Amino acid sequence: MNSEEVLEELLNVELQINEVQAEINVLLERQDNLYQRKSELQSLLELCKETEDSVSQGTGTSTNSENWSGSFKWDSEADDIKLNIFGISSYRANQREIVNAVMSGRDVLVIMAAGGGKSLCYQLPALLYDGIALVVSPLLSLIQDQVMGLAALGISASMLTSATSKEDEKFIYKNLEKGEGSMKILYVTPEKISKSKRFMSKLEKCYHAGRLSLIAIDEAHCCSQWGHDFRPDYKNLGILKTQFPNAPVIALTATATQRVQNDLVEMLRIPKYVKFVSTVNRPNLFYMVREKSSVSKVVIDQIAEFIQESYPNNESGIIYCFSRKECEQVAKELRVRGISADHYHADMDSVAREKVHMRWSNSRLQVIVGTVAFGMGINKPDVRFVIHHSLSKSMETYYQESGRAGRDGLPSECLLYYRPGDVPRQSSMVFYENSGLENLYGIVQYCQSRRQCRRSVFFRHFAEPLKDCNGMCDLCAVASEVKEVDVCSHARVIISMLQDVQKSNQKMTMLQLVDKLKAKHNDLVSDLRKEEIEQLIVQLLLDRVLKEEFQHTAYATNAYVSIGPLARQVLQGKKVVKIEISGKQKVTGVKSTRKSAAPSGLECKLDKLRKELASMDGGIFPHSVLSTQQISVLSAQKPTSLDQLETMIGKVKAEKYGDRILEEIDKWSIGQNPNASEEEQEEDENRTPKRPKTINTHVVIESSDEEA
Ligand SMILES: Nc1ncnc2c1ncn2[C@@H]1O[C@H](COP(=O)(O)OP(=O)(O)OP(=O)(O)O)[C@@H](O)[C@H]1O
Ligand SMILES: [Mg+2]
Repeated sequence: MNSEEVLEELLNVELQINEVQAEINVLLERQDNLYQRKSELQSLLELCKETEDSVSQGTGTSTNSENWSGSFKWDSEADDIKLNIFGISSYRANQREIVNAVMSGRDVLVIMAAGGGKSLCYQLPALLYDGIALVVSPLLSLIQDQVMGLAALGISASMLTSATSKEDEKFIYKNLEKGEGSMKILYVTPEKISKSKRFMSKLEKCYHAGRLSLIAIDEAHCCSQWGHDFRPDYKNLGILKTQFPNAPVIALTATATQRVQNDLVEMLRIPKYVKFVSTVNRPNLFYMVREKSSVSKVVIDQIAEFIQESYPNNESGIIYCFSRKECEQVAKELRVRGISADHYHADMDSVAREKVHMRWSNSRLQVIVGTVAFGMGINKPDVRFVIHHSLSKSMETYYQESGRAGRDGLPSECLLYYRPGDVPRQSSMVFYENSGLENLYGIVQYCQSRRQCRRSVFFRHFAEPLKDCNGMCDLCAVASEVKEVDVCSHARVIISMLQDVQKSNQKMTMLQLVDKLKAKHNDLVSDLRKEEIEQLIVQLLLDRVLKEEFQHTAYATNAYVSIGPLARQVLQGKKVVKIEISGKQKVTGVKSTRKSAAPSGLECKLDKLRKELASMDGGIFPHSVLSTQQISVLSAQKPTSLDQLETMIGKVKAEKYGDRILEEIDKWSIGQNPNASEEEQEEDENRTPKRPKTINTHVVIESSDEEA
C-alpha cells in the first residue's frame, strides 16, 4: 500500500467511525427515551391497578389513601361560597377533594387539563381561610385577567408586579405587614419572590403573624426545564416552603409528564405532597387532521369556509401559524374573505399586541391568528375552534395549544392542517433542542395515522389508561377505507439513491428526493400521488430508516434526508415498512351536515346583554358577567324571580345583574308569545325542551365528569 492508499483508507475508516458514533448517539437518545417511557409505564401500571381496585375517584385519581371526598367542617361554607360568590353550581372532578386537602393543611400537586377549573381549587380555600393567599403566576396578562375576574365577583384581590403603582404597593404592604385592609388574594410574578427582598420581608411578617393562609403556584410546570415553558425564576420558588413551612402549597399545572412532576415537587420542596391527577381527556373537544394543500390560497379558502359554515355567529377562534409573516398573511386573507381576524406575534410592540388580545377577549374580534407567542396568557373560556395552519412542534405543545378551545366545557373543535412537506420546515427549527426531533416526530405520527383514534395518542403520550373517544375525532367519527401499502421496495430504491448521493458528497432535501424519484423511478411511484411519496419519506424518517441532517446557510437552516440507522435492516429484508393511505370516506352514524346548532334567540339576547353589562362594569370581560354555560341554563330554564336566578348564577351575580337579566328574559318571553296569558306562558315554559348541545356533526355528552 502506498501512502495515498493508506490515507484514503484512513479517511474512509474515520468516516465510518463518525457514522457509527452518530448511530450510537441516536440509539443512546432512544435508550434514554425508552427508560423514561418505562418509568411512565410503571406508574401507569400502578394507576391501572388502582383503577381496577376501584379506588379511583370520578375521572381523576388521588394518589393517596386518605378520603378527601368525606365530610369536613367547612363543607356548608364552601358550598355557599362556591354557588353564591363564584356562581358555580356543582364541582368538577377532583375540585372538592383538592379544596379539602388544602383546607386540611396539606401540600398538594394538581394536574388537571386546561380549562378543568384549577383556579377554584385555590381561590375557594383562599376565601375559606382567614388571612391572605399568595398566588404565583408567570404572566402579567394572566394575573390581570384573574384579578379583574375576582373583582367582578366582589373578591378583594391584588397584584404585585413590575406594573404596580407605588400607591397600590403601599396598600398591599400594609395588608401584609399589619393585617390592615381586606385583601384576600395576592398575585405575584415569580420574579418578586426571587428578586424583591422587601417583598419577602413583608411576607415573612405576614406569615409570622399567622396571616399567610396558603401559597398557590399556578402553571407549576414552569419550574421544570422538561416542561414547555421553563421560567428560570420558578426554580427559586422552593424558598417559599423553607421560609413558610406551615402554609400549605398548592402547585397546579395542566401538563402531566412524570418527569415534569418529579422535577417540580423537588424544586418546590414538597416531598409529602398529595397528588390529584385528573384525566388529560377533554371530552368536549373534537380533534381532526386535514390534508393541507401545497397551494396556500386553497388552504385559506378551506379555513374561511370552515369558519363561515360552522361558526357564523362570530364564535371565537384561534389559528396558529408557523411564522410571523404567515400570521399576517393568513389574517389578511381571512379579512378579504369577510372574517374578522387579526394577527399576533412577537415582532409587534406590546401595546399593539395587547390591543388585539383585548379586542378578541371582548369578542369584538372573531379570530386571532398567532404564532406560539400567543400562549399561556389566554384565559378566554369560550374559544370554539383552534386551527393549526401548520404543525406544532410536539404532542405536548399541540395538546396545550389545541386545549385553548372549549375551556368552558362546551363543544369545540381542534383542526390541524398537515402536509408532510411541512416537516422539514419544522424540524430545522427544533433539531437542536433537547429531544426536539423525537418530540416533533410524535406529532407527525399523530398526523400520518389514518386508523388510530386521535385521542388515544394523547392518552399514550401522557401515560394514561385509554378511554372511549365517543366519536369525538375524525378517525372515530368517519370510517374511511384505509389501505396499508407495503413500501419496502420503494424504501430500498430510496436508500440506494441516497447512498449514491452520499458517495458523491452531495446532499438532498426531501423535495429534491421526491422529484428525483418521480423522474428516475416513475414506474415504481406512479401509483402514489406526490403527497403520498412525501408521506412515505416521512414514514421512513419516523421508522429510522432515514434520518434528517441539518446545515446552516447564511439565511436559514436546511434539512436534508440521509440514510438512517435501520436502513440496513430494510436492505436485508429484516424490516417491513408500510404506509397507510386513505381511500373514500364513509360517514358512519353521524349526520354529514356541518352546521353548528345556532344559539336560540334568547341566548343571543343574553349574549348581547352580558357584553353591555361588562362594558358598564368597568370593561370587565363579558364571560365574567355570565358564562356561556350559564346563558344556556338561563335560556333553557327561563327564571322569573331573583330567587330562582340565584340558584343558577349565585347571589353576587344575581344581586349585581339580576334585574337586567330577568327583564331581558321577560321581554323575550312576551315577544315570543304576545297573546298568551301568564298561566299559558308558564305552561309553555315547562314544555320548552332544553336545547341539545350539538357540535357540527355529533351529539355531545355534556360534562360527563361533573359531580352531582
Ligand atoms: N365546577 C365548575 N363548574 C362550571 N364551570 C367551572 C367550574 N370550575 C371552573 N369553571 C369554569 O371553567 C373555566 C376554566 O377554569 P380555570 O380558568 O380555573 O381553568 P384552568 O384549569 O386554570 O385552565 P388553564 O390550564 O387553561 O389555566 C372558567 O371559566 C371557570 O369559571
Ligand atoms: Mg389556570
